[in-house]
Amino acid sequence: MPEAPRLILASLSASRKAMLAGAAVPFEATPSQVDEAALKVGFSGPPAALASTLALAKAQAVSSQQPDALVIGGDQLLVCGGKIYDKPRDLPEAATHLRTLSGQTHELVTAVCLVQGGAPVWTHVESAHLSMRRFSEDFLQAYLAAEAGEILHCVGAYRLEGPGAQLFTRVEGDYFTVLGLPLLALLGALRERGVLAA
Ligand SMILES: Nc1nc2c(ncn2[C@@H]2O[C@H](COP(=O)(O)OP(=O)(O)OP(=O)(O)O)[C@@H](O)[C@H]2O)c(=O)[nH]1
Repeated sequence: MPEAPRLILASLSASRKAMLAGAAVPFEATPSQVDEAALKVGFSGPPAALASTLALAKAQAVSSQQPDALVIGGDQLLVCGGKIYDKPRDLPEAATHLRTLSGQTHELVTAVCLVQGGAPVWTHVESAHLSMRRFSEDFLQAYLAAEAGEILHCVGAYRLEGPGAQLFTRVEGDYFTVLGLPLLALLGALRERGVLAA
């Protein structure tokens, strides 16, 4: 049985690292340094295609430096009312995002891929749909104060596994996909490639 390749996560995401570590997946993490904003400019395809493109770009950037490794790329977009939202730049923008999302159902489009030798060997996209309740301004201010250090890293300005759960009335889709990685599909792909035991 040939030795399994080194596994590298091309991501800064604390949530993605925590999910892989929690699932006892042996991996290293390396940021990709990809300019996501530049890749988003002028992109005209559907959100799933954009998320896959960004995930692949991140993984290929790391794979070009580590061609023998198996590199995981991930990306997540939030879509609401036909508009794609980026991670909030600051707390006022997080407040604006949350006020816009309240009372609506938004979609999280989460892509993951595997790249080796610079070439994509597997890609997968999953969506989740989250229904956010209408909340008071007092609640919002208390939530932002409590989560100030955490939510600017999250595309929806919430952590579902934390106080963000208080924002929602319903979540449809895979929990891991919400947190930023379609973990169960990825684990299956890793088993198929001998990285994890079948
Ligand atoms: N902890 C947590 N993180 C979330 C949640 N929803 C979205 N995220 C994170 O929001 C981020 C989406 O932004 P991306 O651009 O895909 O990834 P990133 O954090 O910039 O990291 P890179 O892969 O280095 O680009 C990811 O880190 C997700 O893990 C959640 O409910 N909980």
